[in-house]
Amino acid sequence: MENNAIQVNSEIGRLQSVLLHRPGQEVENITPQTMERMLFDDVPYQKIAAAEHDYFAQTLRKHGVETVYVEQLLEDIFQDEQVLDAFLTDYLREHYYTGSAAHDLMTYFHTLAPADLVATIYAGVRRNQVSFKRPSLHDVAGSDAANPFILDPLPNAYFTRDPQAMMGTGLTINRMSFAARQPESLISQYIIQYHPRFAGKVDLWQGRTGDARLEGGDELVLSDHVLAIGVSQRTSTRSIEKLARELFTNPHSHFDRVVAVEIPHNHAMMHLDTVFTMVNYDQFTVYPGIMNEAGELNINILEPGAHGELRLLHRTDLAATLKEVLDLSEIDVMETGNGDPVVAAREQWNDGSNNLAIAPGEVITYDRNHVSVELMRQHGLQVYEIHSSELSRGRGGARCMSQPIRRAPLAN
Ligand SMILES: NC(=[NH2+])NCCC[C@H](N)C(=O)O
Repeated sequence: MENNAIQVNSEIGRLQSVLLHRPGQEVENITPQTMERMLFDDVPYQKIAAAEHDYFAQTLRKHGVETVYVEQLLEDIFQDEQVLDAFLTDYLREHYYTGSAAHDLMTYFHTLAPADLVATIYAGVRRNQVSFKRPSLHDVAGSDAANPFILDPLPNAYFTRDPQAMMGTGLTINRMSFAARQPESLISQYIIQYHPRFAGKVDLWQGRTGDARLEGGDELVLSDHVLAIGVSQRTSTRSIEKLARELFTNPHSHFDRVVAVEIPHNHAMMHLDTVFTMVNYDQFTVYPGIMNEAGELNINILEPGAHGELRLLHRTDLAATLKEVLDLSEIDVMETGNGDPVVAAREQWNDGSNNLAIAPGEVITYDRNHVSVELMRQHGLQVYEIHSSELSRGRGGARCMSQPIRRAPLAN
């Protein structure tokens, strides 16, 4: 049977289906003390965040995109008691709960109705929600004992782009860099393995076990042959090489080039898509702060070598490299903030470089980055603005909040 549940062969082909997660209680289960560890820069107001997210989802649906909610898929697969128990066992084991403590937590989860159970996995579990027959040492001493949560919330779950990345007919299920996000890709793994929408109908290019860190915000599908992957705070060079080897040899993959783009390793630019997005056949947005004074950065093109090895071609000019790998004679690179360094830094911080193309030349982006919005309009793009007061506090924009499952093929 053909694997056809996923069809993503570009960043820009008309978007048909997308994975989303509506921010729930989890975004209010962070405090000034935990927000740094939770990868947030502020404490969001859930009611407004959810309303803003609903507006984003409506904008997608209005343009014919099917919106699929991860939390719904999770609830669906939990109908099967064995799948539920297997998930909970893995989830608890990854939080170092085994034996009697895991048993008590399992018992607690089983008292919840399916929708509440899913909401609780996202929201986290507080110490006073469960009574342990025998406490574990980490519940009574040390830093874990001081945490009001025995299972942490997943406030980053609305950034559905990161725990997995869909490309071609398959996906990578990612080993996340920080503990705060690791359970998110366990959820992806279970959905892909057990949901009838995906089970047995996708190619798995790379799984989440092993030590190769990779996150979807770094994985861009420039064409049906070329990926760009960020060498970033979250994605290691080893995992890029591992993925390239798989894609170059797996008969189901048609990717034969990976462009590894090194970006600064810091929280404001944690992924390549926070500084660079493709929005049309020949149009891109880029944050100029990723380049040195000479306008250069460290780029390596990976190609299959003659004897199964990887060949590296070093480059320093982003625009020239894009022309080379996409076979374009001219391209239009729009700079976040339109040349003003103060605006550029401010708008990059609020994801002005993180645009989601829903068709060639049609993008969804945050309204607050008004200089970049105006610039894109001047360059002929159709821009759909979405509200962004609360959603932006998590440092991710429209691309981060969406995982394309299907895009229409591009007319060549
Ligand atoms: N694709 C993206 N750029 N995602 C943004 C993720 C932001 C999230 N707070 C994190 O630090 O992980």
